[in-house]
Amino acid sequence: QQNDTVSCPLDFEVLRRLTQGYMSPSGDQCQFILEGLRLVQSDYLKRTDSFLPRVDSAEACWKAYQDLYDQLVPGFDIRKNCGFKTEWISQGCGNITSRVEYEANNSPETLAAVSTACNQSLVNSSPCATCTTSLSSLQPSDPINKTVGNVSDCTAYRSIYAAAFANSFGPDDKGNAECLFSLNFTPVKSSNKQKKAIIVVVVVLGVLVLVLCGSAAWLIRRNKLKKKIRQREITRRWSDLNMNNSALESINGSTTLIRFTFDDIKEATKNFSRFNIIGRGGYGNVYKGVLPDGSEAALKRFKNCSAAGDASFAHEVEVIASVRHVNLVALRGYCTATTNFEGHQRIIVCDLVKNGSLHDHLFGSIGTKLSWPLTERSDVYSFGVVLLELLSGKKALIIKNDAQHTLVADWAWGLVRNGRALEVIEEGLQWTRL
Ligand SMILES: Nc1ncnc2c1ncn2[C@@H]1O[C@H](COP(=O)(O)OP(=O)(O)OP(=O)(O)O)[C@@H](O)[C@H]1O
Repeated sequence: QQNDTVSCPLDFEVLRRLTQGYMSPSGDQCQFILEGLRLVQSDYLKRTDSFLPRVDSAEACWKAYQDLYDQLVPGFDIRKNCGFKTEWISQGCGNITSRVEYEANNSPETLAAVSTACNQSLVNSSPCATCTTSLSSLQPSDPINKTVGNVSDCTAYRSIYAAAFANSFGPDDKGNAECLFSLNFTPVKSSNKQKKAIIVVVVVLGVLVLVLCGSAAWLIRRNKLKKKIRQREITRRWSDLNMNNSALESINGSTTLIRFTFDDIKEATKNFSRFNIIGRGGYGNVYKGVLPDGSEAALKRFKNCSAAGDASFAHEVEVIASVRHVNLVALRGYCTATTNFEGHQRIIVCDLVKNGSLHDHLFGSIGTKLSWPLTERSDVYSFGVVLLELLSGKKALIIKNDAQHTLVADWAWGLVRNGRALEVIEEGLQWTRL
């Protein structure tokens, strides 16, 4: 009976249009498929006044439905999975196959009441309830010759009829589909929109992050490049300065000053450890350090200096280095450098004075007081000698006739020991002179 060459008269496009923009059916898929088929049958009824396609088109109709359903839920064999027999698509409510046959079972009043109740938008639950209630009066109500699982029966004819003729919106109206065929579509328009929005947001964010990362990388590279160029410029200027500056040449040539590298200085001071700080002056900290040759030194690091002042610094260093005195701390070397992180550096390296400063001794920070106030080498001694010279009218070194020398201090001390202290004072000395 079934003939593959007979095309299906049902228009599944109606269902396709309805499901377009909606998610695949949720819940019982077989129920959805059955109700979808009834909706398509309703469209067929409306167009042809006939409820059912001919049985020889049944195979073609299932194939058409399968093709449509594959687009919704790929790989779901509707007949196999739901147990629908091919011929059921052409079997209906007993012998009723047309509109005329169906309406013949109902009074015009009943049909009019159904039209009144159902000819409105059935989107909302209240009109839907009014419509479906009125449908319950349509005959025949009981399945006649109904096969279990059949795709069509008398009860289903009510909705098929109502969507086709009672409601002017037609079977492809969403309200009718939901109310009369219980087709619950999960709208994907919004969820698709959400997905699209999410995708757009993710893409935009991704692009933004990429752009930001790219910009950051570019900025970092540019800054590094700038620093490099600056560094090169400073190095160039410094070497120009070295080449042109006679002062520095003289330092290198005439003194034994060592020009330390910044790494030498950092190593000597344990990277300017605060534990190595031995003093603080107006121009910066003084660090104790061990030089590459193993000797201890004091390193004075000038703060807030720039390469611009290096020339005058070089002069000062030269001057200081040229002045050597037993009571002056010897300058051993210096360092000028520009680093990326520390900026321009200027350090002078001196002998380390281990016993503390005069200030420390005078004001007790060392703990021991000066132990040498009256020695021959002190200024106090010198002052005493001058005083003796004034009192005695003799020179510090008394030269006798036999060319022997006597110190005025020894001479005076001899007289004092013999109880003749007053003889130290020059005869005729007026007290006013004192
Ligand atoms: N060669 C050194 N040996 C030991 N300690 C030193 C040496 N040079 C300086 N110090 C210590 O560091 C402190 C500060 O020294 P600095 O020469 O900077 O002092 P300042 O002359 O008072 O200050 P500034 O000259 O910077 O105005 C000194 O008071 C001293 O305690």
